[in-house]
Amino acid sequence: MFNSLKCTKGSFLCLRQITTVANIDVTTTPSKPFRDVPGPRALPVIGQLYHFLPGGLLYNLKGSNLHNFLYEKYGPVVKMKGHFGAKDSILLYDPEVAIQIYRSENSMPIRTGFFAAQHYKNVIKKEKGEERKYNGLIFDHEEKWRDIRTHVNPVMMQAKSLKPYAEPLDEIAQEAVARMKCIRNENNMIENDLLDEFMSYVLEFTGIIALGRRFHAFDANIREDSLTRQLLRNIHDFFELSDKLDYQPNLWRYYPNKTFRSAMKLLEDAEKLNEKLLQTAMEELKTNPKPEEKKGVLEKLAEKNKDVALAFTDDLLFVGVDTVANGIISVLYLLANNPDKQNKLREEIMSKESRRPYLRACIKEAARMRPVVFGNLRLTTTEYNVFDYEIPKDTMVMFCHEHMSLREDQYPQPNQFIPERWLVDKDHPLYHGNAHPSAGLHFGYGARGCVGRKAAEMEMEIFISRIIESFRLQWRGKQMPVYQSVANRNMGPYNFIFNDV
Ligand code: HEM
Repeated sequence: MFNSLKCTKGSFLCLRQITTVANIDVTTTPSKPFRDVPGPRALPVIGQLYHFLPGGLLYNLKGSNLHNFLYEKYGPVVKMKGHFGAKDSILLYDPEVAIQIYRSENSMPIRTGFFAAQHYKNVIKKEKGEERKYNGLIFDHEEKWRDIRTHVNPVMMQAKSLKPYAEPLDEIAQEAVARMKCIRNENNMIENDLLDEFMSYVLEFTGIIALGRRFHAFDANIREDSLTRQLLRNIHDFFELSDKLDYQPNLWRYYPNKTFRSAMKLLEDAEKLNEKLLQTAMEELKTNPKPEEKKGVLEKLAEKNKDVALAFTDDLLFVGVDTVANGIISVLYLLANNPDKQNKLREEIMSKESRRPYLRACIKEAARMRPVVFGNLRLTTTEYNVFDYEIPKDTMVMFCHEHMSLREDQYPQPNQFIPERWLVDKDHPLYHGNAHPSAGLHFGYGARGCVGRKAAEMEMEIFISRIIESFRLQWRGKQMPVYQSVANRNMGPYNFIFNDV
């Protein structure tokens, strides 16, 4: 039985039709096998790697440029062969087919990724007899994932559960701005690595939401061997090692090389540290009980189910800090390069109105242009007929939302920062609702969508408001590059000028 997702004309060249008329016909069997899905030619073991060498088809193509090339050359469905033991994957550039697959997945969709970390949690720990009941939302699947999600959704996905944190977060934002003023040089630029700097502010936000406590992450006197510094190092190293092992070609599936061993050590240390963090918080809570509204989400979870709380500590720290810090930098960068939009936003913030639609529109527009993650992954739980090609069950499909949301057929003037498109009426040519609803799913989709979305949006809104109220941002020099990996990373030099308002 196949889920058939195809253009009625049966050709992937009729793109406009594909995005509007693709349909599901579960009775149709595809006429073309998986091996015929178009994509760069592959060799045994090394897959398509040789195309990236000098003179190769994909040489020097990275990030968006690579995806533009693949889409133009092969169409909306492209096969990439796995190298060095990794699975083959499908890149999908069609929003209608994407939504059809998302919707056809069962009630427990599987999102793969973080393969080396999954290996540590599910293989190495099992061999040592140290397996935990739960590993976390980003590592667990099926029933285990559902158990955690059932507990976590009510504390993370409802705006009212997060509301009590707004005031303490705003205090942190004001302290962060004060620090930014202090560390500016004579040209009003910040010479520290801005991503690291912002990660320390976001860790502070996370401390409040997770445990109702401060980590003092940007306290000038904090010691290098402190728990806070170790947490920051772990978050940083987790992404760096995941990039090397999961994103770059690496032979770890054949033998445990040095990078792999470092990653396993990092995961072991991080688990111990996170466990200690939660343990200490729970002991403090016993001796000094807090009112419900002052408790962090981990404390609330731990009172109901300690195993879930422990697993979610890893989630919060591994994917809740770097993502928000990168998201904030993207918004600031686009505002610095669009002073008229920045002024308009400042007017809204200075008006002290509690509703800030323009701020929200700026954040959405930045997510469209410079999303924190390039796309969403699923391991299919059934087989599909996609444009008449067979896509078997257990295939890795990457829904390339960054590419979709930067396409002219979805958002007119896609490379212009136009927050207004999120605010104008239906009859306006820039109206965002003219794009396919799945073109810009930058927080994912459905049951497996980002559980931290509300927290992330709250942190971003509060911090960006304080920054725009305090600084007139400028950008000097070349564009800020993005490094595409397990998550997108804004790369330095961070040539912001933070002039006082
Ligand atoms: C701007 C910030 C963020 C962005 C753009 C973002 C984006 C995403 C995306 C695209 C996914 C995959 C969704 C899917 O596969 O359908 C995801 C999953 C997840 N995110 Fe976020 N995220 C952000 C911040 C956060 C924060 C602050 C937290 C923690 C509080 C968090 C925790 C998670 C978790 C635990 C998952 C896995 C959910 C599951 O599998 O059930 N994220 N996020």
